[in-house]
Amino acid sequence: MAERVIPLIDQRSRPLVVPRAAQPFPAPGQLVDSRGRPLRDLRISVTDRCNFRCSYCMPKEVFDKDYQYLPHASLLTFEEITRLARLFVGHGVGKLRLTGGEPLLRKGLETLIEQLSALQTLNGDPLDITLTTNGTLLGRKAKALKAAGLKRVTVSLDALDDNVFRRMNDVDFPVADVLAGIEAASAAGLEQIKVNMVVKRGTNDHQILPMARHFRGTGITLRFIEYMDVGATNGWRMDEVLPSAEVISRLQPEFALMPLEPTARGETAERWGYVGQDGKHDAALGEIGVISSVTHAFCGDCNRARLSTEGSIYLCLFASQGYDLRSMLRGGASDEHIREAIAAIWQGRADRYSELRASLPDHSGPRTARRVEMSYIGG
Ligand SMILES: Nc1nc2c(ncn2[C@@H]2O[C@H](COP(=O)(O)OP(=O)(O)OP(=O)(O)O)[C@@H](O)[C@H]2O)c(=O)[nH]1
Ligand SMILES: C[S@@+](CC[C@H](N)C(=O)[O-])C[C@H]1O[C@@H](n2cnc3c(N)ncnc32)[C@H](O)[C@@H]1O
Ligand code: SF4
Ligand code: SF4
Repeated sequence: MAERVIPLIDQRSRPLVVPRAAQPFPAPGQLVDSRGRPLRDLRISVTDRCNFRCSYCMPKEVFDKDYQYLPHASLLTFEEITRLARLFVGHGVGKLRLTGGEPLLRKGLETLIEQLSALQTLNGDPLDITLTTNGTLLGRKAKALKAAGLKRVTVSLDALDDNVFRRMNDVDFPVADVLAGIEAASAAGLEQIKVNMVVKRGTNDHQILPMARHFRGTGITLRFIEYMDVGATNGWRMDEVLPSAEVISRLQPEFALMPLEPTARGETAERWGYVGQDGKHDAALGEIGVISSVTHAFCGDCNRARLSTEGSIYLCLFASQGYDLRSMLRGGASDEHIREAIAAIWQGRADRYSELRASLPDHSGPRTARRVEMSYIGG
């Protein structure tokens, strides 16, 4: 098996060695960008609103003072989202992720999921419809979401301790209620539940082990995300990034872990399995993931486009500009015309922000115009 070694920023940590995916990339006939990357994944921001104020995403000082939420009329309607999603699926997209902002704040989201579930992929495989949420409304909505056709869910949770949670998310909400939301998702039959934990050195990194202990053996995959410099407001500093290699080296003394094969090209997380008594991966104990956008950029495999709340397409999480499809929709453009526009936009794509950042000595990121906020284009 071919292997790649993750370069380290923090030399105190051990190198990670993870297997390389074997699947062909791209498939023959697939729409590709200027770097040969296929379009597979569409992330749809259904609202720019959120009931949290995570310090790394929508810091209160900025979002409660300066930011104007979008007026309802400028949001894409469910019919407009579904029409665009159908055209993207026609270009080879097989995965739709609903996100935001907090997607469960968008009224009637189940109706959108029902409409999206009726779409047919090019190769006849079922469309993978998934959702990223902070979990606060999941307890109430999980059953209806599943019934509407949602397949999977990812819940963000940065700590088990209420005080640490408040420091990360700047909200008074009990962790127990997010955990209850996760349980409701599981009871409703949502599959492959994942938990995303953004790690900020000095704020919640001491929660890495308690989180791993909590989710080990539950069937839920916990993923540690390196804190990123997305948007223009979160005051990102490299010294608050805890490299994934260090996450693994903090877990290793307590848990034996082994690298696992990726399930698909373009996967953001590197997978690590808990090792059982026989020295092999014990599926009952499950796995964890690390998402190393800062210390090990994965732009080379990036197959994701983002549809903003207002209907613009963004080609990178760190983009400053999008391509306005809403005016085409509302201006009466035909499907064929929009399909061609999407193809031209994707074919011209050359983005690789995280790779460029990694090549700069201070990891300060390439100088660009003001970057769009993550809540607007969807995380
Ligand atoms: N730099 C960068 N980070 C990303 C990108 N996509 C996702 N991420 C980060 O990875 C996190 C996890 O994304 P998810 O949507 O939960 O995971 P995923 O790997 O895309 O989806 P599945 O594995 O299919 O569940 C996001 O919240 C971001 O922080 C990307 O294209 N670029
Ligand atoms: C923008 S949120 C939108 C969905 C939903 N509100 C939630 O929090 O799950 C999507 C994901 O982006 C992640 N995220 C936001 N800001 C980030 C940052 N600066 N670095 C890394 N991940 C970030 C969040 O932790 C979350 O898992
Ligand atoms: S990460 Fe999600 S929950 Fe936190 S502020 Fe951003 S959109 Fe809201
Ligand atoms: S930085 Fe941009 S190009 Fe690189 S993986 Fe993230 S979204 Fe894709």
